[in-house]
Amino acid sequence: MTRRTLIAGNWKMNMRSASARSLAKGIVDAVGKSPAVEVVLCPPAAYLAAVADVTAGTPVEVGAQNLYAADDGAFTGELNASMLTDVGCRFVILGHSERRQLMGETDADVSKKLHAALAGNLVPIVCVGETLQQRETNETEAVVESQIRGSLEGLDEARAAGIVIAYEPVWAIGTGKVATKEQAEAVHAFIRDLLGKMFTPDVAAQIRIQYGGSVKPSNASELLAQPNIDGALVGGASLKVEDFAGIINS
Ligand SMILES: O=C[C@H](O)COP(=O)(O)O
Repeated sequence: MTRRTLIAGNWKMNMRSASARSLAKGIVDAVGKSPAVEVVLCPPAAYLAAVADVTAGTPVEVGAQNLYAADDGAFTGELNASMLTDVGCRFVILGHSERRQLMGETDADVSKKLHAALAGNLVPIVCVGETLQQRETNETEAVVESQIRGSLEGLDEARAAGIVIAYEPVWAIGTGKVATKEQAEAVHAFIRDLLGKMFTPDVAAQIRIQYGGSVKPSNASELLAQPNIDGALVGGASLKVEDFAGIINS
């Protein structure tokens, strides 16, 4: 089963309209017309339309960092899947550890968002990962399994193949402490095996599993060479054309 490598840049809460356009333009130029990998930019919601304007007609795609799982209505400050596709999104990041920790998002919340994303024709990138304390107490697999089972609650086989999982150990996010290729591959293989039990081995073989956490041009190629690592969800290094292009080309 060939899974196309997916490199996504999570800009988090950074950039302004001019710098967002300029970064997107730089990446579009660096990627060219037929990149070997799939490239997605996930700017803050305020700049989704501007970035989609720059990437229109190019292979670079756009993703949001969150959505609200409801149709139009009285939900002040929120954006639903239909609005995101309307401004050019194809992907949406769900359950990022920053949202789980800072906004109290639960697996049940992520599951609702997952179903809303799929119903709205968005590809969900579902984030999971353990804290340092959980790793040190050998809870990594139990935590990741619980997050995946909870976040994918109610997902059927037919739709499962189209989702993306991002394994992001919390201790590696923005810390410069990248998981070794062996540590990352071990968890990715565990996730693939788990997905095989939840769905079927054939479906599990189609699901892309990204690694995230201090990915840089210098460590991307060894991570991406692992059999179960199908891409990267990149934070800090997605904010500079040179760094992000270095990861894309690695
Ligand atoms: O979504 C991206 C991750 O949180 C990784 O961030 P980072 O590359 O800055 O460690």
